[in-house]
Amino acid sequence: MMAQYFSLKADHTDKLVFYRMGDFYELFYEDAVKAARLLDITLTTRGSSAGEPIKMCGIPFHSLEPYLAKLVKLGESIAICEQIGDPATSKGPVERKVMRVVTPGTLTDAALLDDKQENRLLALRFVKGRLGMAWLSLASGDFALMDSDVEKIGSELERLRPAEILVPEGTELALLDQLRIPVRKIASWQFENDSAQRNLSRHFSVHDLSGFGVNNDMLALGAAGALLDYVRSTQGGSLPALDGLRVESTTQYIELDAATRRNLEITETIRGETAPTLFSLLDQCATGMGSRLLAHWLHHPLRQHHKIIERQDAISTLIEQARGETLYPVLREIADIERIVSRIALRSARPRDLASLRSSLQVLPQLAAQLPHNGLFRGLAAALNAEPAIASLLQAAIQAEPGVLIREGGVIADGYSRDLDELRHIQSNCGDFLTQLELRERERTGISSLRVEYNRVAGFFIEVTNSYLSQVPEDYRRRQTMKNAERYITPELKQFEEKALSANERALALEKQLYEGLIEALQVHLSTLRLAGQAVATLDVLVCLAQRAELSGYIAPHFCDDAVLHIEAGRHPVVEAQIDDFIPNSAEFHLARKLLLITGPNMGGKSTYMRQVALIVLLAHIGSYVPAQSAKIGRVDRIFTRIGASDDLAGGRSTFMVEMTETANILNNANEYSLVLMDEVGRGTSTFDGLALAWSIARALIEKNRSYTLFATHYFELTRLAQDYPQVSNVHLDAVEHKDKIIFLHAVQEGPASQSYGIAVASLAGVPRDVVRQAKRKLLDLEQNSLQNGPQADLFAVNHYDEAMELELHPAVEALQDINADELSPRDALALIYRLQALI
Ligand SMILES: Nc1ncnc2c1ncn2[C@@H]1O[C@H](COP(=O)(O)OP(=O)(O)OP(=O)(O)O)[C@@H](O)[C@H]1O
Repeated sequence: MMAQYFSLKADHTDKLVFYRMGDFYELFYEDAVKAARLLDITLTTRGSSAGEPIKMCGIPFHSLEPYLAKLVKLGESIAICEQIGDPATSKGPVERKVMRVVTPGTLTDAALLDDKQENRLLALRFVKGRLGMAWLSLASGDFALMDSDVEKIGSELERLRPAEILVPEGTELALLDQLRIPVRKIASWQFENDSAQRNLSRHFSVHDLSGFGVNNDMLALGAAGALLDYVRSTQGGSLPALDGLRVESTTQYIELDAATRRNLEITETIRGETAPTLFSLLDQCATGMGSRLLAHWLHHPLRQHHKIIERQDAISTLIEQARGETLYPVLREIADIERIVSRIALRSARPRDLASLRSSLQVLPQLAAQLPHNGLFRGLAAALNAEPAIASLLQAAIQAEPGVLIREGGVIADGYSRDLDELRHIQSNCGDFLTQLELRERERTGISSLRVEYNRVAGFFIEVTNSYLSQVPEDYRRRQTMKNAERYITPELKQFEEKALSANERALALEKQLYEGLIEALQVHLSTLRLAGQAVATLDVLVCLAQRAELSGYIAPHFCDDAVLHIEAGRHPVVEAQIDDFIPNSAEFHLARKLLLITGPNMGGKSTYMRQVALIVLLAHIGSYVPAQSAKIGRVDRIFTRIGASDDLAGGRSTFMVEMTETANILNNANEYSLVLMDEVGRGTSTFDGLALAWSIARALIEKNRSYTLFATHYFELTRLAQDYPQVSNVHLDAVEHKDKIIFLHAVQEGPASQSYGIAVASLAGVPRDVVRQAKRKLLDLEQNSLQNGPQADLFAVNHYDEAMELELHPAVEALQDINADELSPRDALALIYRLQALI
C-alpha cells in the first residue's frame, strides 16, 4: 500500500496528497505534518516504513470540502486520490488514482469559491523587458491575454488579483517572491508560442488564432498555452468548453497603477480589509455574478465615452421608470448561472446545480419582460430570452427536488425515460404485478389454488399443487419440485424477475447514464447560458448602481472631450456614509487651472478631498452616477496617486524609498490627461530635502506632465508657486481653535491656509501636555530663527538655555500657566492660592 502511495506521491511532490483509505482521506509524512499544522488536526504515527514510524493524519471523507476550502485559502494545492478498484475483489491494495487536483486558481466547486470574487489563474512570462500575460477564470469561462511592459506587473497583479500564478522555471522576479499569492513554476518549454498556437487552435477548433486578434508574436500566447495545459492537468484531463479568447488592450481602460488601486480602497482597504471600501459601499447586488461584475467594473473604468454613456443611460432609465424595486426581487431568485455553467462544461455539475439553473432560467423571461425597451436593455432582453428549450429540457429531465448525488438516484424526473419509468414502476409495483399475474394465471389455467410467489433461493415462481398438475399449460417450465407441488416459471415471469431483481441497480445506472447524457446535451448551449448569466450580472449591477444613486442622491456626470474636470459640491462616497455631516466640496480644473495646491491642518480633510475627486472620476467612468451636485468630466486616461506611506520591508524599501519610487513613476508616465493625487510628498525625509523635492516635483508636474493635479502639502513655502504659474491655484481647508479645542471646518476654500494646527491636533490626540507645551515654545523659537539660519541642523540644535528653563519650571509656575484668570470666580481664586501655597 505504501509503495502505491510513494509512486502516486512522486507525481505530486508539490501538493498535499489526500489518499483515500475507506472512509478517510489520509496524509503521510511531511504532508501529514503540514496538514496537521494548517488544519489543526491530530498528527499520529502508525507502523513503520524503512524503519521509520509513518507520520499520518486523516479527515473523514464526508467532510472533505471545508478542509479543502481552508487549505486552498492558505495557498495549498491538493491532489485527491480515490480508490477506483473494488476492495472486495481486488487482490493486494485496491487500485487508486489521482482523480482531481484542487489548486487555488482552478477551483470550480461552489463550496470552495467566494461568491463575490472572481477566481483567476494567471500565467506570466517575461522576455526582454516585455510581459506576456494570460488569465482564465474557470468559474466564469473568461479567458484573456495581453502583452505589456515588465514595469506594469505590479499594477496588473493588483488589477487581476489572481488566486494562483504560473511562471516558467527560472523566472527571477523579486516581486513574485513577496506576494501572498501561490506561484507555481512550470517547465519553460510549455510556454512556447508554436505549441501554444497549435494547442489553442485545436481547443477552439479554428485554423489559427487570428480570428481572436491573437498574433503569433504575442508573448502572451505562450502563457495562454501553458495555462491551458495546466488547467487540463488539474481537471483530470477534461477541459472546459471556453467561449473564446479575448485580447485585452491597455487603451480600453483608464489605467490605475498598483498604488492607486490600493490607495483608493476600491475593493480592499489599505489595511487589507474588505470594508469599508468603494465596493463594500456599492455592492447591494442580488447575485454573486452581479457582485463580481461590479468589482470588475470598478477595477476597469472605461475610456470610451460612448460606452460609458450606454451604461449611464440605462441607469437613468431605471431611475426614471422606477424599475429597481420590481427587478431586484426577481434578480434575487436567480442562481449563480455563470458558475453552474462552468461546472456543466467541466462535467462536474451536481443535480441541484441543474435544478437551480432550471428555476433561474424559468425566471429569465419574466425578467426580460420587465426591462425597458431602449439602449442596453434590448441586448440584455435578447440574451435573457435566448433559449427557452433549455429550461424545458431541464424541466422534463430533472425532478422537482432532486437528490444531492446522482449515485443515490432520485434525480431524473418521471416521464423523461420510458425505461427508467418502467424500472421504477417495477420497484414500486412489484406486489401489484404479482397479484395480477396470479389472478390471470388462475383464470387461464382454471387452477384456483395456483400461487405466484418469491423466495431468495428460487426467485419468482408459480406453484401448482400436485393434484392440478394435469392442468398446467405448455409454456410453464419446471423450476423446482417440492413434496406436494411443482414450481414453474413462465417467460413473462422470467422477464419480470430479471427486471425486478436488478431494477434498483439498473435504475441507478440508467439514471447516471441519462444524467451524463443530459450534461452532454447541455454542452451546445454553454455560450447561450453564459450570455444569459452575463446579462443577469449586468442588469444586477445597473439596478444596484441605480438604487445607490437614488438612495444617496448621486447625479449623472456629463462628459466632454476637453481637458476639463469640474465637480460641484462633490462628496467622498465612503466617508459620507460613515459620518453624519459631510461637507461637500467642489473641484475645478481646466487649461488655465491644472494644479490645486492644498494646504490646511492635519485632520482637516485634505486626503478625503483628494480621494473624493479621484473616486468621482472613477465612478463616472464605470458609467455610474456620482456623489456631487453636478460634474463635468473631460478626457482622463490614467489616475495616479501618491498617498500615505508604508514601509515595504519585505521588498527592502524604506518609507521614503517607496514614496520616491511612486513619485518617479508618476513623473515618468503622467500626461495632460492624467489625474494625479500627491499627498504630502517629501515628508519622509528632512525638512529641507523634503521641501526642495516637493517644490521641484510640483514644478515638473506643472511644466512637463501638465496633469490634473491635486497636491496636498504642509510646506507653506510651496503656496508661492501660484505667483509664478497661473495654472496653480491655492486652496485650503480650515480649522478654528476654540478654547482648548480645535474645530475642523472641512470646507475647501480658495487661497492658502494661514496656520497648520499640527500641535493642536497632537494635543487632541492625547500627546502628554508637557510635550505639547514644549512643542509650542519650540515652534515660536523656530519661527523666529530657523529659515534665516539656513541648514536644517538648526532645527534640532538644543537651546540649552531654553531646555534648562523647561526642566526647572516649578510646579507652582506650571499650575499658574494653566489658569485663565478672567474665568476665575473670587472663590476659585482663593482656592487656587491655597493650592499654590501647598506646592511651595
Ligand atoms: N468634507 C468633510 N466633511 C466632514 N468630515 C470630513 C470631511 N473631510 C474629512 N472629514 C473628516 O476628517 C477626518 C480626517 O480627514 P483627512 O484624513 O482627509 O485629513 P487630512 O487633512 O488628510 O489629515 P492629515 O494631514 O493628518 O493626513 C476624516 O476621517 C473625516 O472623518
